[in-house]
Amino acid sequence: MNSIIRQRLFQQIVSLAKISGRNYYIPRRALLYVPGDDPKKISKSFTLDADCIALDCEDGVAINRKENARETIRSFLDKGKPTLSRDYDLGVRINSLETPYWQEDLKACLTAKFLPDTILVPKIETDETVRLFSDELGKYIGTNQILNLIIYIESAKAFINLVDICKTTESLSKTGNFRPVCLVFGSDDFCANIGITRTEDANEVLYARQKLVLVAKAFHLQAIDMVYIKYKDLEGLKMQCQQGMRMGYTGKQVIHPGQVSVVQDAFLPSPSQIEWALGLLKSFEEHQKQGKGAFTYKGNMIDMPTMKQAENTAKLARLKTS
Ligand SMILES: CC(C)(COP(=O)(O)OP(=O)(O)OC[C@H]1O[C@@H](n2cnc3c(N)ncnc32)[C@H](O)[C@@H]1OP(=O)(O)O)[C@@H](O)C(=O)NCCC(=O)NCCSC(=O)C[C@](C)(O)C(=O)O
Ligand SMILES: [Mg+2]
Repeated sequence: MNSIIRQRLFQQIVSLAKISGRNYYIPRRALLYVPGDDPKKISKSFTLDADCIALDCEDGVAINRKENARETIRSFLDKGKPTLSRDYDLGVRINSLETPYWQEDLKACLTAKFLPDTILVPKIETDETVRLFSDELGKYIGTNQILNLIIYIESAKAFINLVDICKTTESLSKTGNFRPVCLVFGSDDFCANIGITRTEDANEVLYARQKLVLVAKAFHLQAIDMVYIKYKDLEGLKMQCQQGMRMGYTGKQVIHPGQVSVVQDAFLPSPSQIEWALGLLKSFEEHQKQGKGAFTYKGNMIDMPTMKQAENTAKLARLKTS
């Protein structure tokens, strides 16, 4: 089955998932960074069919361009989210809460005429940071508005505090105006933080990379894998995608247009997984209409964990609001 057919089946699953009215995920396979001070790259990002676009105020932007980045992003948001051939996630990565820039970044994007879908917060190290972020967000966003939150884990301290960070985030989100959707492994900063020398097979970050997935899944979050910085090496990228996918990652950060389709293709479920999930979701719909909760599919009794597996197959995660 070629990738176009797989992509089409994948979209069908996502649509079916939405029709069912349950809390299904939408995919975030490639998370593309676009330097916020570069209008040309921002315009181009909307032509690339990426699941997720992150307009960056942080490390993709030079210190002396921070103000320029937030103003450029704001002027794009003022025009409204461009409508593309399919839904996608438009986010803004603000600067770390340890810097003097983050409040201005947040203000610029939250007072724009149209809000982004998602705020990406880098270098979160303690649950106190999440509280601080939540309080600041509350100054601009009403309780009837919900933004997605993507959390970056990029240091030893962050990994030690990871469970507390997730617990506090989950708890604050119940009354706050954000919804946590992903954990991101910031491997570049992590390596710098603990003094790692990087290698091609990434064994040196194995523990951290696995821990991030484990905790993400425990809190029903998507897990977004490390950046592959040799952006011209697409074979190497594909292999690292497959490695991450086998670990349970649901997507990967990308920095260049050439990486988008390689990553999005690699994070598609296999043809047999797609067909299984598609059939199961259809069967679920039919049984729901007949008022039957439990049912049999391909000889197996279907329970909720199996339904969740079908949802996961649809690769994953923006909670459907309604
Ligand atoms: C590597 C660079 C400098 C090469 O940029 P280039 O212009 O030399 O590349 P190119 O091959 O000549 O570009 C071809 C075309 O693609 C465009 N283009 C190129 N890149 C993008 C992009 N990202 N988004 C949208 N468009 C892009 C570029 O403008 C050009 O357009 P054109 O053909 O129309 O003239 C460039 O790709 C770039 O700036 N990428 C983003 C880098 C970045 O954001 N880094 C920070 C994120 S990673 C990170 O923070 C770490 C992490 C997670 O925190 C942690 O692990 O700790
Ligand atoms: Mg980083």
